[in-house]
Amino acid sequence: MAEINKSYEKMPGLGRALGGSHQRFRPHQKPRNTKGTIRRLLTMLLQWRGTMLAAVLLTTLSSAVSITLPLLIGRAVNTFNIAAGTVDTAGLTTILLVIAACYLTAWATDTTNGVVMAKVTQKLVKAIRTQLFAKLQKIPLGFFDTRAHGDTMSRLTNDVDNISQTVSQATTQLVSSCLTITGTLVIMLTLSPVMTCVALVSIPLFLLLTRTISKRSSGLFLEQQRKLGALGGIIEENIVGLKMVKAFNRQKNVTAEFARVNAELRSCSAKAQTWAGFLMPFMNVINNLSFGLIATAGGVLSVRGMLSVGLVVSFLTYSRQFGMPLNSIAGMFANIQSALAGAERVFELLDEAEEAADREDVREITDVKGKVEFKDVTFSYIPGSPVLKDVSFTVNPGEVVALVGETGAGKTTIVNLLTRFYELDGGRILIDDTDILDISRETLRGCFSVVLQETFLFTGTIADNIRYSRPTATDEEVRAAAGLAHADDFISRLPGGYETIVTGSADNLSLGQRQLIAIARAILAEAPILILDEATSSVDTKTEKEIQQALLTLMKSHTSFLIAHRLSTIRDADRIMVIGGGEILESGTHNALMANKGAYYEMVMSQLGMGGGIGA
Ligand SMILES: Nc1ncnc2c1ncn2[C@@H]1O[C@H](COP(=O)(O)OP(=O)(O)OP(=O)(O)O)[C@@H](O)[C@H]1O
Repeated sequence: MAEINKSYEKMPGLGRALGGSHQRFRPHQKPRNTKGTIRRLLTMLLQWRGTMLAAVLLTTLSSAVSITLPLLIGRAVNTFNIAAGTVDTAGLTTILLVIAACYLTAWATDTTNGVVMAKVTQKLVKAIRTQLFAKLQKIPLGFFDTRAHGDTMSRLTNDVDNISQTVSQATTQLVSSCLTITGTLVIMLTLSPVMTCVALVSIPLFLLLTRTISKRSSGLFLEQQRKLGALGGIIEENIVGLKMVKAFNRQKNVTAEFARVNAELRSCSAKAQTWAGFLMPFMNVINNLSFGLIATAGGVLSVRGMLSVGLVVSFLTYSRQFGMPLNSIAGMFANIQSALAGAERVFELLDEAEEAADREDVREITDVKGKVEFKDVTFSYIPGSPVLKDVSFTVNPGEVVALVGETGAGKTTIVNLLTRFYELDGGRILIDDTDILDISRETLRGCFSVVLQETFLFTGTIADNIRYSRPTATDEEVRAAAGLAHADDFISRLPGGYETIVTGSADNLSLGQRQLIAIARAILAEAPILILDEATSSVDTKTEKEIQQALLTLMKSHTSFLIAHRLSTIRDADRIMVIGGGEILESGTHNALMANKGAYYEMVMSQLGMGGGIGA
């Protein structure tokens, strides 16, 4: 278990393996690409170029005001003639009014800018979330086999939040810093090129420092976001698997595991923050040293009569102003890095390969009869380990075919391929003589009423869950479907009836009841091919038989695939196919296969031995 726990981050989907699903190990380490990430964020922001332009103009105005203010303050001081003991009152008043107007303008522009940027940022975040969610719908199912849902959720929540918190602040700040630096530099050069060179001595130091620190901390921030994702995975899996945790008394272990990843998160967050935090104090030291250097150089130059004392003082003020934006960038450094790490994880998900698009000449198939043909189908989840090898069979419209075989034989895989949840390695699958690759995915999936092994109910009412397969169905149709699925009785007895709210885990219903709702949902779909994958495994045998009878009558003119371990439930199928070793071992009616005394006979006998009551 310790080994299992340690692999949460390496194989984030492991929790599902504990629940019985099958996983593929695919670590998703990618080189960090800060420049590319910034470029992509900016490209996205440029969707709102008009608003961004307004924000830049407002920032320019605000920066211009802040660059001008020291000059005005200097002028205000000059209205005092200290030697003569006089004040130019009119001049002072004008300048003070202009200064007040400048402050007012700065306030108005900054406030408006804040509002504008908040709107753009939220639009950006909404766009990213929408793209991410849409992407989730297009990513092949195999992607989710290898990742913890918590990590994917963390990308949609924590990472996106991280971007939103920083983008609005940082973009304005960066633009304003660039403008202030440029403006101040121009004024400084005008005042004294020599002194400007002295002031710029600190810049290479600043760049070196930022580069060194960013090299250290950016990796740590990415790690921090990954650990946050891993922690999300643990939380999600432990909530879903809470009963297992309690049943096997693993509370201490999972708490210890949580504490371990939490401690790792704390450690790398602390390291990342510490490294990022070094920048600000270092910057202060560099700025103060630079200030001292400017003062010394200015003093020397003024003693030699090359510069007036007043100019040195102005210069010192501007050199402070020059350092300020650098300091503010240093102050935001940690946030920016953390947001970039989040953005990188978001883009990583957005860049995941999507399900192969439908071919251009795909067809919409209507009026499906239900003929299903597998022709030399080969498939593997993991390259090199084929699950199905050259499997061929034909099922005629209206035929009821049962797929049986040992656990892990490949029965569900046949369903997965038929519904095109996964793509074939070789061979073809045809429905009504048309290759499924030539059928649009939407109409293809509309061909099936599927009840999968893992019943999933969405948060909502029972009626909504049944109606999920056909949203336009009336209440009567929903009830009729529930009636056929033998679900109407228990639903009607619930205090809330069809309006009872169920959740994803639907713990307020028994497993069998959930299966009945799923069957009602499949019946309501009224699709031409019915697939029941262990659909009634949690229902009592009597009800199971009744449901099957009802379904088979309903589906009389259509094709049905039944997968069941309880062989008693499939003996009336038109054909039973035994899957094993990636192949179809035998195929025929119950009686024919029993007479054959092959794999099916063995299975029946072993179930009889266990009291399966199949009635050979
Ligand atoms: N998503 C997956 N990734 C990797 N391997 C998988 C995946 N799903 C199934 N497999 C593997 O493919 C094989 C066939 O699995 P499948 O689910 O089709 O078996 P099954 O016959 O339906 O079993 P069961 O009776 O337990 O439902 C198994 O060996 C399984 O480990």
